[in-house]
Amino acid sequence: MHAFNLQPRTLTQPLSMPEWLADLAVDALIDEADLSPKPALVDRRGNGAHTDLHLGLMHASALSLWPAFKAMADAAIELGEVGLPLREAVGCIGREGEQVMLATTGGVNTHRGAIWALGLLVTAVALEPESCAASSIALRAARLALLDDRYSPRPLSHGAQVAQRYGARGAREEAQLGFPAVIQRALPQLKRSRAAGVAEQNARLDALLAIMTTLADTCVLYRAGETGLHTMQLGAQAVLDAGGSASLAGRRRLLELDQQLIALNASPGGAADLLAACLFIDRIESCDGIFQGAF
Ligand SMILES: CC(C)(COP(=O)(O)OP(=O)(O)OC[C@H]1O[C@@H](n2cnc3c(N)ncnc32)[C@H](O[C@H]2O[C@H](COP(=O)(O)OP(=O)(O)OP(=O)(O)O)[C@@H](O)[C@H]2O)[C@@H]1O)[C@@H](O)C(=O)NCCC(=O)NCCS
Ligand SMILES: Nc1ncnc2[nH]cnc12
Repeated sequence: MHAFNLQPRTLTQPLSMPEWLADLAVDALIDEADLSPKPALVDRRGNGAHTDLHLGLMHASALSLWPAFKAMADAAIELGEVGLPLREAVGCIGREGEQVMLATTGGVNTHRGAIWALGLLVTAVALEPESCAASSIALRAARLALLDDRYSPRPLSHGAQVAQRYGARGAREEAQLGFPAVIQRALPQLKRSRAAGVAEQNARLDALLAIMTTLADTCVLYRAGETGLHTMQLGAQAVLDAGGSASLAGRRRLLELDQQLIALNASPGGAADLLAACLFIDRIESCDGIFQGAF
């Protein structure tokens, strides 16, 4: 499973649904990485609070995950329903995807949370492509996430450590609750900002900020404790209150937040993954109808 094994394709060759979903998932990851200026995250300006990440690595990592997303959609079609066989198949593909990601990045964790979130969402769409309202996709993904994968190792991950220390809800719980940061925060903000006439890149930044206002981002907690988390949440709210990323006052607040988070070594990697999840669902919703009988 490797991105460089991808076959070139002619324009007349239609994509299968799993291929199309894998394309959308990888696109969402690349759009997230490119979006700038994101507070303390890797973007077109630089590496944010990271010493081991850069934009080229984020792109290579995203591309390396294409076969895993396609395989998850294939598994959904083959197994056909939310249940333990699908949960365990997707868990196995996700773990293999992580290994490919680590081989691609030389051992750096670029997209662990994104494999989890987007993997569940890709699977949920492939299961019932005719039922693609955001809330329906998130609900199916949550039902899958609630099933216990017997083969999933439970290492003392960064997320598990801060869950113990602060009682924080991490990536697993976010999915099991049906992605509230995406469904209740990011997507509504994305639509509000677009409706207000804000340019697309700023609408996406506003969606990221909306996630950051409430998310218990375990990356931030691990690196910068509760001080880091409060700085992220209050700072993101301050940008939105000042008029969002497209306003001059909002931009000033965004720059302040960027500097504060970098000073604290706090990187909102979980929020970035959920923005990619938001962009994926947004794209699926906007393609509603294309699915009907297309594959
Ligand atoms: C269920 C799993 C996601 C495992 O979760 P757990 O919390 O145990 O594990 P972590 O290793 O901590 O990974 C969770 C990643 O999820 C992102 N995240 C953080 N907070 C949230 C949140 N509240 N909601 C949603 N998502 C969140 C985050 O990913 C991003 O951060 C990565 C960098 O993180 P980290 O490794 O801590 O890196 P640094 O701080 O930079 O490390 P140092 O440099 O300091 O060493 C970045 O890559 C983003 O992706 C968390 O990292 C799941 O992974 C799992 O169970 N997998 C098993 C396979 C499976 O079942 N797959 C199913 C496929 S659908
Ligand atoms: N843009 C980004 N910068 C740092 N960590 C991330 N994890 C996911 N996207 C990221």
